[in-house]
Amino acid sequence: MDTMHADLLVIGFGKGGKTLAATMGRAGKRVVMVERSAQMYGGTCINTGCVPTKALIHRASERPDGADPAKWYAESVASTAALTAVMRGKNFRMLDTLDSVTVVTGTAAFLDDHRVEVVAGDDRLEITADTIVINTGATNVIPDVPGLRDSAHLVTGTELIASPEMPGRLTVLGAGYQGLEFAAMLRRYGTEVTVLESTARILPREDDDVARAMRDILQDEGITFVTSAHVTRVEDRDGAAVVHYEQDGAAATVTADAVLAATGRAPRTDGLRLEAAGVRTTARGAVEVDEHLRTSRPHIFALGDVNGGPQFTYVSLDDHRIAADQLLGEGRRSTADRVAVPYTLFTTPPLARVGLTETEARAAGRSVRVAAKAIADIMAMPRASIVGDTRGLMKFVIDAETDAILGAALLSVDAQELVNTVALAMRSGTTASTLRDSIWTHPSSTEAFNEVLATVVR
Ligand SMILES: Cc1cc2nc3c(=O)[nH]c(=O)nc-3n(C[C@H](O)[C@H](O)[C@H](O)COP(=O)(O)OP(=O)(O)OC[C@H]3O[C@@H](n4cnc5c(N)ncnc54)[C@H](O)[C@@H]3O)c2cc1C
Ligand SMILES: NC(=O)c1ccc[n+]([C@@H]2O[C@H](COP(=O)([O-])OP(=O)(O)OC[C@H]3O[C@@H](n4cnc5c(N)ncnc54)[C@H](O)[C@@H]3O)[C@@H](O)[C@H]2O)c1
Repeated sequence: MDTMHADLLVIGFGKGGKTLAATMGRAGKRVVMVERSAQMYGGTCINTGCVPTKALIHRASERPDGADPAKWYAESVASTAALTAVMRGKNFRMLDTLDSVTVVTGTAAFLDDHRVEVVAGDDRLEITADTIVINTGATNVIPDVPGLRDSAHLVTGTELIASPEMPGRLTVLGAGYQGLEFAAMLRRYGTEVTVLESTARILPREDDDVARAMRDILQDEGITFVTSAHVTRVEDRDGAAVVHYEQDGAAATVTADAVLAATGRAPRTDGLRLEAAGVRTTARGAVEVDEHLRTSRPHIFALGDVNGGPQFTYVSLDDHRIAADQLLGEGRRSTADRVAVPYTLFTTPPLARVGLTETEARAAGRSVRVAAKAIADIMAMPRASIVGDTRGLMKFVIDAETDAILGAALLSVDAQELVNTVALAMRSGTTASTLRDSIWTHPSSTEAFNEVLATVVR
């Protein structure tokens, strides 16, 4: 077996790991990056996650008049694959062009707490390292429904976006991030979409009025929602999947060409042999880390989805800042520093959120004022009419005593950009009144803040 030594060994080409590898490589450290697949250089986000899904969502609304939906879908899948190939190449070169960094393609597993074995076909390589970073991401959970795993029609998002064939009928299990984004996107291409959600309503963590506004928009686009759905079994029949479910005790079925499992993503630790390194996992299967992202073996870090934190690319990126500060800096940065981390669900229009919901703020005993307005009623936001989408609402949750912004839900065109301004305001202690009375460009979406924040509705 060949052997190598590194100052830093990174397992998994994810956002946090690759950024840390580049930072450490530029600082002159000997770095080895191990990635199991050449198709995954750059990780989930650019290859199978954020980038391809958002590219497909964007193109769904761009279909030229009269174009055949299935043909447009196949073209969109092909152009998205071309885009991810370019990004994959750039990601590979970002590391490969650094003299002190080596990219190894193969699957890594621990031999002990300083030694890792990498297997690629018949080839085996042993790497010893002073510091090791686990950045192996997460995998889609397939719910334990009889017949589902054996169905020829079961797909994950990764498989769905790789196939040029647009499903005529799609059943989505789960109305979370993946479920709603894929449902909204495929409906726009022309697919008949049914979403089965096990809880009582979609977006169970959001306020009722926000979840209802989202459901109304997606239902108007033609998506069927079944909430409180208990999926009991799946059977393949006549070239399709028949999904059996119960709602309020009544049995029903929906027939689909594809059944998408969008019921969560679990940290990927299988095959890593963490026990050989003495690295502990949590009850939920994540690699256990402290606030500096060190595992139970302090020279081994875990970054990104695998450590059980919020599953977003920018959180993995921030994980890299914490690890870099431990390895090269003053060691002060920690996960406790994170305030007002925003997130966006990329439906059309998108729903962006930051901070507390109204329900959470009231449950926490805060004295709350709410400012909210439907986009169609906001006079000071002509941008929505200019781009032709006046659906949705903006809602701010404000501390009645201090005027601090506690949270916001922005279901609106440009929400994925707007939310970053609100998050910055929250982090810097900028009050709701300051945001209300600020000068914003025109015609923009941000100027809606002038009007929405002037309206304390209850
Ligand atoms: C469909 C979809 C859409 C998403 N959209 C968004 C979005 O819009 N915005 C957002 O912020 N987040 C989004 N996410 C979440 C985001 O993609 C993840 O949070 C992020 O990519 C996690 O990055 P990571 O650093 O944890 O590792 P990953 O990017 O997941 O990388 C892990 C890498 O490790 C490799 N690996 C695994 N095991 C081994 C091993 N034993 N040996 C060697 N290599 C191994 C894998 O092949 C993979 O390349 C989306 C996710 C999905 C699935
Ligand atoms: N735009 C983004 O930032 C983006 C996009 C996609 C994914 N992601 C990340 O990936 C993570 C995983 O996404 P996800 O949508 O798979 O998970 P999720 O946790 O967001 O949603 C899963 C949904 O499935 C439901 N569910 C669970 N079991 C079910 C069953 N048997 N039948 C029906 N419904 C069931 C849950 O109640 C929940 O509503 C997200 O939490 C997010 O962090 C982010």
